[in-house]
Amino acid sequence: ARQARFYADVLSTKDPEYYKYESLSIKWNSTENYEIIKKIGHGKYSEVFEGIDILNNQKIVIKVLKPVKKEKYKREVKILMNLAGGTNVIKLLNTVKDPVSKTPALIFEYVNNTHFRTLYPLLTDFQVRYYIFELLKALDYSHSMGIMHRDVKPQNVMIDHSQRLLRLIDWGLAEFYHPLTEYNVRVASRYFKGPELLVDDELYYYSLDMWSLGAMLAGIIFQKDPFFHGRDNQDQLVKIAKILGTQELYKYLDKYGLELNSQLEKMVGKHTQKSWQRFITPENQHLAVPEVLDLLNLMLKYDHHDRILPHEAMKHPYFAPVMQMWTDIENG
Ligand SMILES: CN1CCn2c1nc1c(Br)c(Br)c(Br)c(Br)c12
Ligand code: NA
Repeated sequence: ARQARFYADVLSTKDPEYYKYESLSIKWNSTENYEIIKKIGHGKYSEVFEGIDILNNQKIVIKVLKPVKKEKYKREVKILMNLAGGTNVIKLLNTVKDPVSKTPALIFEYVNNTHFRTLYPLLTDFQVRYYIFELLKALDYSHSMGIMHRDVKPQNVMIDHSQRLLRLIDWGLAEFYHPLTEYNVRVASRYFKGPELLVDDELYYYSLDMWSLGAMLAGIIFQKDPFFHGRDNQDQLVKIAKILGTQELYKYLDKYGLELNSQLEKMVGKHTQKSWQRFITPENQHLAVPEVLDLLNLMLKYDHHDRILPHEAMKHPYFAPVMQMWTDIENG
């Protein structure tokens, strides 16, 4: 069982041009309709600005791509185009090039984001359930379109709390899922890397995103940022093993004939599975409810094949109050 349990054959139902991003020829439009207001962030491969579309006076986000080989961003643009309009996926509005600097830039819809380190401590139990449900919708949608995000983390989840609006951004590490294909394990951000990446299991798939979401959820409900706080990629696995135990880790490794190098095996050692109770404090007990502890166990499985799927997770009792809310709204 080395291929995805669900949505494994999505790409075989699509026209090859859907995933053959190398042959994408991006139409670079003019930047004349856009003005930069202020810089709002920067990454390894881009600088991000808040801007304005002077034709409709709408705020936008301008992601100016640092000069890397164009192959680098053809994949991101193709994926953003494929997912445009998808539930809670950031919407790519335009691709532009500055006539002078010839620098390419992506124009996105604007989200009045509140930084997660400010927002998360303010969230009620229901609001955490609501936003995780919204994020599961984005993951189920992208997986249903044959795409894994591969960099799910709080920094890539934009939330406009006044509108209860969530968008998953930064599809720069996203990839098309082809069955039985070996992928680069140097993806995701350290604290959110799944065990499959840390033990060099290249035959991974969509369920990598579910691990990252589980690590993010644990950080929110236990108010521990990040929850699995490794010093480096090897220590990241040690931090996970100290909480989830080593018995299940070695069961996963043995199942797929994977091995840790001797240094890592020594560092990982032997650990029992800890109860989530040890992370509950008077400050976080209102979030660390029994249903979410049950859900965490289903998300944070070492074996990516066994992890709960987004559409299954949405039916978990933890989200019953959110489903009830939507039902009440539909019934008016
Ligand atoms: C670093 N920051 C802060 C806010 N923000 C950042 N990067 C963003 C990107 Br990319 C997009 Br697309 C959107 Br929409 C927003 Br909002 C973004
Ligand atoms: Na983005």
